[in-house]
Amino acid sequence: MDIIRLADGGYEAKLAPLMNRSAFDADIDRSVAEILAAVRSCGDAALSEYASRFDHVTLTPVQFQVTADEIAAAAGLIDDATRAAVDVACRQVTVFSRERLPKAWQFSPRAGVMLGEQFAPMDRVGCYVPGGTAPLISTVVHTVALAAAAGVKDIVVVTPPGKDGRVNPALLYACKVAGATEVYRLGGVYAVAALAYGTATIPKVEKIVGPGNAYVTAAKRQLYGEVALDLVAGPSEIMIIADDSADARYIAADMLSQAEHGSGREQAVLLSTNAALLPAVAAELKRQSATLSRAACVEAVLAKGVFLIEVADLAAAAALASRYAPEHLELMTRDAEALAGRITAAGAIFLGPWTPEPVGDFVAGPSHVLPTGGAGRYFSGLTVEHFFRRMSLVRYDRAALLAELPHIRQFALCEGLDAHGNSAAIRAE
Ligand SMILES: NC(=O)c1ccc[n+]([C@@H]2O[C@H](COP(=O)([O-])OP(=O)(O)OC[C@H]3O[C@@H](n4cnc5c(N)ncnc54)[C@H](O)[C@@H]3O)[C@@H](O)[C@H]2O)c1
Ligand SMILES: N[C@H](CO)Cc1c[nH]c[nH+]1
Ligand SMILES: [Zn+2]
Repeated sequence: MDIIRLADGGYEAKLAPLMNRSAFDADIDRSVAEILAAVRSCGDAALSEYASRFDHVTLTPVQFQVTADEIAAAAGLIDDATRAAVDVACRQVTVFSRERLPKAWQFSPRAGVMLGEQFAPMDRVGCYVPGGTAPLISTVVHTVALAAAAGVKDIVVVTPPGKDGRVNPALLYACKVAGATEVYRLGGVYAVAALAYGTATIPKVEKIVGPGNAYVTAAKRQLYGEVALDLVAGPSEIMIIADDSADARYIAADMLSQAEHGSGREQAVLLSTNAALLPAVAAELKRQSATLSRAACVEAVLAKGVFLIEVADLAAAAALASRYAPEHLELMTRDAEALAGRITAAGAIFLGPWTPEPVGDFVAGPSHVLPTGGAGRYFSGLTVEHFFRRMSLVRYDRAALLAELPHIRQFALCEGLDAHGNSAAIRAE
């Protein structure tokens, strides 16, 4: 956990370990490709084999799907506080999604022409819910509730089973409340493959959404085109920009919140204009991490995924943050709103000292499925719009068609496509 002072020079070299966090890993890609090919050719038999190899459970195909009885019983297996947390998160995520439902629209840009768009929800989507190191109950809410708000008919959840072959009951309760229509106790690459290709027991989906570890993320990348996908949502990241108004205890706590996710590839980065804050945060990270139950996960990230950086000013911090494009960016500065306006790439921005990142993970409203590994420069987080098909609408009247006929003919001529030209010209006869 070195402290990096950019003012001392060697800017690019010092930032390399932070910036070079490409999602590509040749070994992972190779083993993922093998698993995908096996599921494609052997279907359910491959799923049973991989469930045993990676998740240490024996499952026959009839056991893949969690039964309706098991889902119904889940509510009785958890306490009131857990039910309330799931209910509140689901309500608040749904409110946010409904607020931004896409609506059909049209306008007339020139006489005799109407242009617009209409939307229709997808019919069948798959939501990947991580469960390798922790059952991510909230991820059910942050994927399924969006699909439900969009009006998707079949909402399929896949998630790794526990060692006893069961799915966490709170996660099942969340599936019911959020609106999942099928749940499969299958995880990792092989579950994503099943959703993409379909098997005898699991009908293929149109789109796969949701986060996962480096294997799940690589699988999604390789399946692009076979199925629609959302974004690269891999190992969690947090970056915090802090000035001398920030509290070292809060900063360390928030950095650890993402370090504990457990894949070992998480990152937590502090950019501060206040030199004194950096050693104070380093001490707090050590002190607080010792009290956490997932100390081993956190240790791995503290060893190579934590960066404490002194920056010259907030403008430099904003520029560096926008280049890094963190999944989560916290602004613990005096005028957080003004600083937010200078950020051009981040999955989600959390403003002020009373907005710790976990409010976004759990209850705030926008989905916590966000781009990682620098993908925030070209992807944005999951929204309800991801669950719609968008169709453009075009209508010309005769006069408008005749007015543009010369240009249509000219394009057809240039492209050597006579029939294109004729289809417009025939209407002028
Ligand atoms: N970016 C986001 O929006 C977001 C949201 C939530 C979680 N996350 C991240 O998701 C990740 C969840 O990871 P996880 O591991 O806990 O759960 P996971 O469900 O993503 O992965 C577990 C599965 O990985 C597979 N696997 C493990 N080792 C493998 C190997 N050697 N080869 C092939 N497959 C293998 C297994 O099938 C296992 O079931 C964390 O890194 C977390 O930070 C990201
Ligand atoms: N921080 C994760 C997104 O990177 C979401 C999550 C789920 N549960 C806890 N956290
Ligand atoms: Zn989290």
